[in-house]
Amino acid sequence: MTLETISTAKSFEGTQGVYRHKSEACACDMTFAVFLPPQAAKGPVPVLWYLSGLTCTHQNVMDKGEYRRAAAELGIAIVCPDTSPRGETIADEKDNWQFGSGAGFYLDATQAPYAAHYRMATYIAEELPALVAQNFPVDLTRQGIFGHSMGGHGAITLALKHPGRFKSVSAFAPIVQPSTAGWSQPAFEKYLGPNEMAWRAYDSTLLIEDGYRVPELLVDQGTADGFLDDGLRPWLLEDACRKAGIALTLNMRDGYDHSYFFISTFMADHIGWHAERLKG
Ligand SMILES: N[C@@H](CCC(=O)N[C@@H](CS)C(=O)NCC(=O)O)C(=O)O
Repeated sequence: MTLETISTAKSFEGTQGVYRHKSEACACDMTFAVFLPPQAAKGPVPVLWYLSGLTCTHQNVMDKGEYRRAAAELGIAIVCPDTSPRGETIADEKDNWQFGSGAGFYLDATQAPYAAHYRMATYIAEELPALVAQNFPVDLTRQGIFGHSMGGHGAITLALKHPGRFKSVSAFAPIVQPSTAGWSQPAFEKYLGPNEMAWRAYDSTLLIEDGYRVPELLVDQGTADGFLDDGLRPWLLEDACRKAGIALTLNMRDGYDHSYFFISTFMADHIGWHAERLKG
């Protein structure tokens, strides 16, 4: 698996890089960002995966997430993947920001024509970790995962489905029940087909209902988030976690919206929370 370096820049004594590779899972070129803290010069460091939301590439959080100071201080690598396969020949709905390009929903599509490329679950869980481990000084026995909105959904579902892999999981404004939310249910139907049983495998609250567990979960959610009531609905996660005995810390942040102004405000809190759980 060869990796092409698109850019590197020194930042907070570490290195912010952007890389491209040919993905087998998604059958196209994929781009991702890696921040290596200064501690990586001395040996493998823990790694935190950040999954972005709808319409994003690897770049939104890299430009606006403000994660580097905390990651450098705490000695954690941050990997920021793209949110979908991309390319002129890849099935897409160009005018629909909730489906196709930028909206891979961290699942493996089963329906034609999407199944050929939209395989973000395998990409994030299998292919990218192997590639990152091969090319960067990271310690895969110390992994955490977090994300925003669609990426919060991705982080929580991946942590639930890979017990033991991630020592910590958190989210900013996650889509907690994508199989019923207006902005994700149509995508689930197109990617996974009309049988709603197949959707459960990619729905945090339903996975918890089906017995999947993480020991604990940190969620931050802005009260002025325009997507709160019909898209995000953290109370559904609260209910599922209470019934399952999962220790959920849900911080409702007064007046914050859905944007990177919100995410960047609480980014260092989340990285610190992960760092506590990723200690050697
Ligand atoms: N494009 C949508 C908004 C989509 C949106 O808010 N996306 C979030 C993730 S769900 C995001 O991070 N956008 C990119 C950014 O803010 O840089 C709209 O116009 O309403």
